[in-house]
Amino acid sequence: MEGWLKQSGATGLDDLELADFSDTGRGIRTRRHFEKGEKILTITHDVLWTVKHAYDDPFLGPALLSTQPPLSVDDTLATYLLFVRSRGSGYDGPRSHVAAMPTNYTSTIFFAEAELEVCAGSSLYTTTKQLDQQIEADYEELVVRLFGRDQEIFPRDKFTIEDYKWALCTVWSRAMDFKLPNGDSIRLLAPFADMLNHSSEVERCHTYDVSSGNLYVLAGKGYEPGDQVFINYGPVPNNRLLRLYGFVLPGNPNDSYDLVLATHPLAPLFEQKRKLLISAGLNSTCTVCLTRADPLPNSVIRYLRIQRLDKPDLAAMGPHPVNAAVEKISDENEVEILQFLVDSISSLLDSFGTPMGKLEEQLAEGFFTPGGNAWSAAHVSLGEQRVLQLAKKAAEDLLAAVGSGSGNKAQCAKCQKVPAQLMWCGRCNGAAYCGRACQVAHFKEHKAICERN
Ligand SMILES: C[S@@+](CC[C@H](N)C(=O)[O-])C[C@H]1O[C@@H](n2cnc3c(N)ncnc32)[C@H](O)[C@@H]1O
Repeated sequence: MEGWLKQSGATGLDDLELADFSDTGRGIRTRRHFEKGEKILTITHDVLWTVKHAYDDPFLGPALLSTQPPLSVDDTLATYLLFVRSRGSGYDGPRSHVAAMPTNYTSTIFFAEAELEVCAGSSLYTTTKQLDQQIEADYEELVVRLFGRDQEIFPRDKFTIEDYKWALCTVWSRAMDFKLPNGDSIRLLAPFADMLNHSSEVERCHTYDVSSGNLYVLAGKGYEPGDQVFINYGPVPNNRLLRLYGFVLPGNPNDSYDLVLATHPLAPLFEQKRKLLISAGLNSTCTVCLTRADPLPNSVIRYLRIQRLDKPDLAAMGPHPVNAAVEKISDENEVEILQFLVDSISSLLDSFGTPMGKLEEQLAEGFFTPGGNAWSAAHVSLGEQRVLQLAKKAAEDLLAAVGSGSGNKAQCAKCQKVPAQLMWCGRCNGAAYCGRACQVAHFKEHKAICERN
């Protein structure tokens, strides 16, 4: 693979080598000193795996082009990988890259039932079960739309569902994403650069240069000969790390819980509430990410305020309500939704197969083999339960504030504190803040609603 890359104009390979590390597995080691910020590696445009490269292939491209609507980015890249892997001749360079990729993965879609059960109750557990079904359905569809059409290009025995799952996991765990100046994004696989492991101790140091189409890796910190070189995959929580990359970081500060909020279409006043939810930047079914930094985002409260509206509340709002549920509707509504929230989070916590305390004990006692699937699942469950505990505490505090009367006053839309004086959004007058810092921090969330009002 290195010979092919050098021929294509890659630079930096002579100062780097593949090596096995006890904590991260295979990765890249430096052979010399690097200053932070120094360019370590260039992988040229020609050898990258992108959707465009797949479409430009003289055999695969026409088959992809005739498939309408086009495949998703991940399916295109997965198909491209399987196509190259299946070729008996030609494609020597890309095939040497595929040959260097792992043959199996530890994403949760490959977990045995007993391993997945360790995180029963977590959002990862649910997502994995849904994903299993989704992958099967997607594969069936791909067979009808593409794989089943041309045995020359898609030999059946090289495009099985197991092959498809391998290719998807390859894309999930090795692809890099970049935002382009025009607002589009690009997802690509870069040979050799995809051997770099993740560390949150380095800043993001891999870039895609739009003018050359090349991928660059800079030193995210100073390195001495023999050090492992890292890149940063981003602030990814353990549930996502395990699902996509097959590993976890114990005590991950980015841990989160994906809370699904849904209203049944047959629920009373559904249509009116759906419109209000949309005007508040939400949807009748939406997933809100609860994090350690923000365990109870405003969107959850706003959703529940709307969900709990009754006929008189809706009538009082008039025909064109603006700023739906930015503020509490009434004390009764607020107490109801907060109590409902506390109860719901408690039941979510009760539904975990193994409670937090027990998991902490098991992990401390070495009950799970460190690094194994069950151990990783235990860390995900622990991380999600910790976030839910924080969310429950935040809901209880808000409930207590409403009960004590301080909840009667308008709250800061970001931190939910009730300061002596609030400053209102000058544009829509629909959100109030305790200060400039909260207003700036809330801007991304507020922007969509502000522009609509
Ligand atoms: C982009 S690849 C990196 C190269 C990979 N180790 C290999 O041998 O091909 C991403 C995969 O590396 C592993 N990995 C990356 N960073 C890791 C870390 N900090 N701890 C454990 N495994 C890691 C995971 O298996 C992940 O799916």
